[in-house]
Order: sequence, then structure tokens, then C-alpha cells
Amino acid sequence: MNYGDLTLHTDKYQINMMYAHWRNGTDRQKAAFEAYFRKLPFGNGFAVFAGLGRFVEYVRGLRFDDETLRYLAEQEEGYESAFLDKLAGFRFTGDIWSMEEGALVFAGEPLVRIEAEAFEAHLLETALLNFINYQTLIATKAARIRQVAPDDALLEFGTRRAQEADAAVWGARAAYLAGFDATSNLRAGHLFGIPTSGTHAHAWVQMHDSEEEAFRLYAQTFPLQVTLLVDTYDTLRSGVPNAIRVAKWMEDQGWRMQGIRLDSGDLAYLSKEARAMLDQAGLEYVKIVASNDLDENIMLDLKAQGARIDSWGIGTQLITAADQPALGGVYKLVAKERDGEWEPVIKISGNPEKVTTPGAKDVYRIIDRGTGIAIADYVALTDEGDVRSGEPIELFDPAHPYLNRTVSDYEALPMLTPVFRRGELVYGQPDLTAIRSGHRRQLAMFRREHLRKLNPEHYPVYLSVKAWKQKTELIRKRKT
Ligand SMILES: Nc1ncnc2c1ncn2[C@@H]1O[C@H](COP(=O)(O)OP(=O)(O)OP(=O)(O)O)[C@@H](O)[C@H]1O
Ligand SMILES: O=P(O)(O)OC[C@H]1O[C@H](OP(=O)(O)OP(=O)(O)O)[C@H](O)[C@@H]1O
Ligand SMILES: O=C(O)c1cccnc1
Repeated sequence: MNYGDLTLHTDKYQINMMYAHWRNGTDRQKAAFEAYFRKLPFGNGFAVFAGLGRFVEYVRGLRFDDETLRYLAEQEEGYESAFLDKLAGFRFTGDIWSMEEGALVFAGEPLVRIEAEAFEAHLLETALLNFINYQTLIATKAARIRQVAPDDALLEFGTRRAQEADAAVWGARAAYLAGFDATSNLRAGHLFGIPTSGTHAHAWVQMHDSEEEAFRLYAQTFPLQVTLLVDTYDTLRSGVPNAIRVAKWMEDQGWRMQGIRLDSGDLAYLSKEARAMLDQAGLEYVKIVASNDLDENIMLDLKAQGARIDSWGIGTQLITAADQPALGGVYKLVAKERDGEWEPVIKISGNPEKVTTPGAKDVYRIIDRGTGIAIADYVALTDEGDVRSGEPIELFDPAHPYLNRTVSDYEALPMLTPVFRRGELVYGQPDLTAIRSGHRRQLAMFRREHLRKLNPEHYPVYLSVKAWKQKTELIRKRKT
């Protein structure tokens, strides 16, 4: 069994729709799908797009091997063998555009657009949403955490609490691209080149007759990078004094202790007391790491209390996005081919938020030329031509039509980048370091009011007048 093969990492109904298309001779009919979410997570003002790296590898690796085909042949649907033969030759041959990882993205705008034969486009939905919903959620959570501790070291400690192995490593990657500094997960380090770091567990101390002996042996083993966990017995009476003794002993050997870690109790009080004790011993250089079910809200509160924490180990709350464990990204058909032409399609719903916006669309980030600051995103139909020409555009918010305005002195940055063209990968994926700096550059383009963690100002996503008219026209048609 190859646990790494993701070809069947899809919902059965996708294969069934592929089969039905094939049986009805419509499998080569083109379809345009868009993936987007309707609501930003955590009440945040933006989300950080992530998941493209894995999606690209998934699309490239889509092959139905013999074992997969044998399994499909056993299904009660009774797929005909000629269909399975077609699957045996499956390759993705369509076009994909996507936001780049690290980009700031917003509700209601396409994050990924896929134009491909219906047969292929259906297959990709489940895995695409699985990857981008999770990774975007974790990257966004990580960005919130980074925001409350802009200058501190952030360590991702979540693996033991993650929703299984994939979530741990891809979550570690998402956290890193949105501003974390290191992960404790060695596999994530190995796979993605993320810096790794580690202290030690309480068990190391418990394995020895005395805490001081445990500390000394650990320090001797890792003289250049030791951080000692000081809360196994009593943080201020035993842990910190023992760490100080060992740090002094290290100085005698010509070494410097890196840090101590606090993992329980009142982290504000303990960090202040520990800092004072370390400083009094002339150990100003020894850093204080804190962990214990931390999130951005507790961290902000700890800072408000004057906590003296240099470095934060964050696990459960980050890797499970505990306050909102799912992002509701969807994948919707926006156009289909008819007689060689694209025809926009709509999905109507009693819930206005769920009515889709027909037609294949591009996203432009409208930048004020005077300030260099992003003022809105603009979603226009792909057949409206290139918005970058600089013509005045009418910014129109369907939810608030009276808030219309026209902008002329702007730069429009196209946000959806070609990733696959006729099945060929045309996107040179940046390495993680470049993605991280791209993310920081993106943040710098936004007003602080849109970025703040609590009650951020809404960043507008406008729809072109043509796209809006097409939508209302289709709603009218479908309702009559
Ligand atoms: N000064 C503080 N202000 C606000 N929250 C804090 C402060 N100090 C610690 N916390 C947080 O309060 C929670 C305390 O959790 P809990 O009671 O389970 O920990 P503990 O009893 O100190 O340690 P443990 O059970 O892990 O031995 C944690 O989320 C921790 O990060
Ligand atoms: O608290 P998190 O943000 O999830 O960070 C990871 C936690 O994992 C370790 O704890 P351990 O597994 O020993 O559990 P405990 O400290 O909660 O008992 C470590 O000491 C952190 O407290
Ligand atoms: O290295 C650490 O201190 C660590 C790693 C994972 C989880 N908790 C702590």
C-alpha cells in the first residue's frame, strides 16, 4: 500500500460524475471552476493563502496505477472497463491560475481558477479544498500570532496535538510561511527546509535523581544551544536556581546557555521573576521561552502584563486552529463550454451569500499610486480585458451599491498567476524563504486598520459592473 499516493484522495461523487460524463459523451466538455471562501476566519481582516505547493505536486502526480484501478473496479457502481482504461491514461491537460502562497486574500474572490475538461476539473475539487482550506487557515492563525509578537522568536510545537501527520507537517509549513521562525517537527524541517529547534521534556528531568544533574548533563551534551525546562518540580525555588547554577558552570567552560523554558503556572509572574533572577546572576543573555496552550490572545495579555518572554512555543491552538477549526472554502462551477464558447452559469440559493457569481474571473489588487497602499480588490470577468491598462474603473460593491466610486490613479496588480497551461506546469514555485518575504511585502501594502487583529476595518472586494450585470441577468432568467 502506497500511503503517499493521493489519486484517490477525492470524494466518490467526483469519480461518479466523471463516469457519468464519460458515459454521456460530455467528458471533454470544458468547465471553469473557482475556489473561494465566503467568510474570513477568526474575525480577522485578511487570510494568508497557502496550499498551492502541495496542490501543484498533487496535480503533477495524478495517475491511476494498476492497484488504484483494481480498487475502482471493485466498487458497486460497476464502472465499465473502458472507463478504467481511460483513467489509466489520465493526465491533467487543463489550465490553472492561482493566488500565490503568502498572499493576503479576502472573502468572495477567486483564489484558484481551473479551466479544464469536465472530466478533469471535477476530480481536483476535493483535494484542492482539503489543501487550501487547512493550510490557509493555519497560515492565517500564524499571521495573527506573529502580529502580537512582531520581534519575538515563534516556534511551532504542534505535532503531538495536530489532526494526524499530514496536518502536522503542512501546518508547520503554513505557519512558517506566515512568519513563524522554526518548527519542532523534523520531517517538516527535512521536507521543506524549515529551521528546526527543540528543548527537552519533563521526562528528561524525571529520569535523573536531581534536576541539577539533569540540567548539567543536557548542557554538557548541547553546550552551544541548550534551553532548559525549569518547571518540573518548582519553577522559582528549584528550576530557575538550578538553571542558573548550570549556566554559571557553562560560563566556566567557555559556553553560554541559550535559554530556559516555562511551561506552566502564571507565565507573566514567573517570567518576570525568572528574568530578575537571571539578570541578578549576570545572565542577561539567557532567553526565556514560554509554552503551555498559548494563542495570540493569551500572548497579547501576557505582554500587557509585562511578561518577560523572548520566545514562544505554540502548539495546539495553532496547529488545530482551535478557535475555528475549519475554513469553509468552496469550489464552484462558473462557466461551461457550449458550441466552442464559454457560457456563464449560476447557482441560486435562498441565502444571498451562497448565490455564485457567474463567469470566469480575474482578481486585481488596486493600489493607490500616490501612497502605494492597497485600496480594494477588484474582481472582473476574464473577457473584460486587462484592467492594467489604467482606464478609470468603477468600484462597485454589490452589497453596498451606494458606496460606488471611480478610481483612476491606480496600479492594478493581477493576483491570479498562471500555474498550469494545457497541463504543463508554467509556474516556477518560489522557495519558502521567498514566499515568506513575499508575505511580508504583502502586509506592508495594507493599511494597519485592515490588518488589526480585533475588529479590523473591512477591506473591500469589488465586482466589475459587467460581472454584476451578468449575475443579475442570470438570476432573473433562472427565477422566471
Ligand atoms: N499570566 C497569565 N495570564 C493569562 N493567561 C495565562 C497566564 N499565565 C498562563 N496563562 C495561560 O493560562 C492557561 C493555564 O492553563 P493550565 O491551568 O492548564 O496550566 P497550568 O496549571 O499552569 O499548567 P499545567 O496544567 O500544564 O501543569 C494556559 O493557556 C496558559 O498559557
Ligand atoms: O501547549 P501547546 O501549545 O500545545 O504546546 C506544546 C506542548 O507540548 C508539550 O507539552 P506536553 O505534551 O508535555 O503536555 P502538557 O505540558 O500539556 O502536559 C510542551 O511542553 C507544550 O506545553
Ligand atoms: O522542543 C520543545 O520544547 C517542544 C517540542 C514539542 C512540543 N513541546 C515542546
